[in-house]
Amino acid sequence: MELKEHIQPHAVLIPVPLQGHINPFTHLAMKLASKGFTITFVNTESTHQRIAKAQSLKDDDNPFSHEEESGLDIRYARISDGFPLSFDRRANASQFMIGLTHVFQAHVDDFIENLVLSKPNPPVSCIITDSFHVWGSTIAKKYNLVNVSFWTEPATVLTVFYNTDLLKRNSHFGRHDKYDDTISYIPGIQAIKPEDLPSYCQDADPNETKYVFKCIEDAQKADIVIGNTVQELESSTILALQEQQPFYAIGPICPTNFTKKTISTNLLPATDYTNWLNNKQDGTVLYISFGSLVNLSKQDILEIAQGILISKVSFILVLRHNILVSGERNILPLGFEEETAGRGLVVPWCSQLAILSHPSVRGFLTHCGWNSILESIWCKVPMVCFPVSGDQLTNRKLVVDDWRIGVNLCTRGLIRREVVAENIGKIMNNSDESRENIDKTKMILQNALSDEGSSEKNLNQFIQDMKNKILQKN
Ligand SMILES: O=c1ccn([C@@H]2O[C@H](COP(=O)(O)OP(=O)(O)O[C@H]3O[C@H](CO)[C@@H](O)[C@H](O)[C@H]3O)[C@@H](O)[C@H]2O)c(=O)[nH]1
Repeated sequence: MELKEHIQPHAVLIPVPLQGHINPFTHLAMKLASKGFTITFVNTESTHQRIAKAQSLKDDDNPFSHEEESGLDIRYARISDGFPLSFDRRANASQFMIGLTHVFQAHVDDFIENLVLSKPNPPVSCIITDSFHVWGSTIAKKYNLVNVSFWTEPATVLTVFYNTDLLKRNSHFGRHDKYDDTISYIPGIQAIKPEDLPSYCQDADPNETKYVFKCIEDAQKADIVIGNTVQELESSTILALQEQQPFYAIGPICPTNFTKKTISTNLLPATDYTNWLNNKQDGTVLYISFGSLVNLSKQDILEIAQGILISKVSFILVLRHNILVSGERNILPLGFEEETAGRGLVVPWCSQLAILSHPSVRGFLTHCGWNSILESIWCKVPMVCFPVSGDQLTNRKLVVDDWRIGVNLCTRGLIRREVVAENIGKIMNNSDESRENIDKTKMILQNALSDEGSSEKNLNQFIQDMKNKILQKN
């Protein structure tokens, strides 16, 4: 009989092909490999081509080669997402989403079948899919694999999704006229306002909403869910989730040691701005970025830019070339770059962690993507919150109302330049409690990762649980 201790798990990891998902998946791969797992990491061919182009890799280079050399068993594979490489996935997002629902699964199925037939050593025992895929349970069942779902957002958001029936019963789902209510009936969530629910519970695009809830339905069938969060940050919510399904908080899953060279997962070329930052005084620079995905309106960008001008702060502003749906690039107020020359930089992409961890950076105006929030806490940089969609609305509540490590720019209304300047001032001039609180919150994250910390213990517990499940399947 095989003993649990002798099992060497081989997990296939498949992220959603978006920057905010590839990043935590990559670091999860390294975490698990350093615990003795064999990992097969699967990128779509299109993602691989973008990474290779952004980082001047050769087509057949393995982005994990440095990790492999240091003894981690991380194998790398590329599969088609079902669309030709020339297809513009971003401009045709709805079509792409339909493809991810119906066609991608066939490519994954084909890949796993061939992998299993090739009899790798050790044999594949588990699949860790992004909770934003719709097919994890089907594939796991077909190949008798342990089905692990990786949730890349806070536990609070998953809990809300798991309780949409309650929201519907109380007429708080979709468009309604009860925005003044406080919702206090979701298990594990003491109180949340309707406007702080993820946009998929409010007024998001119906096709996107349908996709998200199809994913959630599938995630509920997983043997185990692992979350990029920390027990102490969301303890009551996590306890409530654990009543429904094995859930392990193992975060933060992001680079935490900046002295060590780490794998780059950028899909866009990232210039290093350290020299520019070195010429700025400590604690004087505001970093502004809206992540890799959301679109903003031209009006919002103009008001934010005007707010920056009024505040007179030094800054790095990331404006992706596709930040507007129209793709228009000439979007800053006339004379903005001349007026801010020397004190400001506008860039299309950067290495965010290199900026956040620089001593000159004091504040982060963010769209509240979950990775950005964790990275900002890790670097002890308080936030000015400008959530746009999805989980970001709920993430803002956690940052501003619950943990008090940031201020609000606005809650999905029109933003005004004076309010932008005022809130930048609060964060940059230390005139609120967020600096003190973020030091404490960073400690929570750091402790969680220590040998006796909750995330380390949860990770070990997850591995034991998984090995038991592998044994049961053999
Ligand atoms: O110039 C930049 C801007 C961003 N980043 C990195 O890109 C990632 C962005 O992730 P995130 O902050 O989570 O934002 P999104 O790209 O918008 O992520 C999507 O995925 C997240 C995780 O599921 C969700 O929380 C978000 O709402 C969703 O939009 C982070 O690791 C950043 O460090 C860079 O390296 N350079």
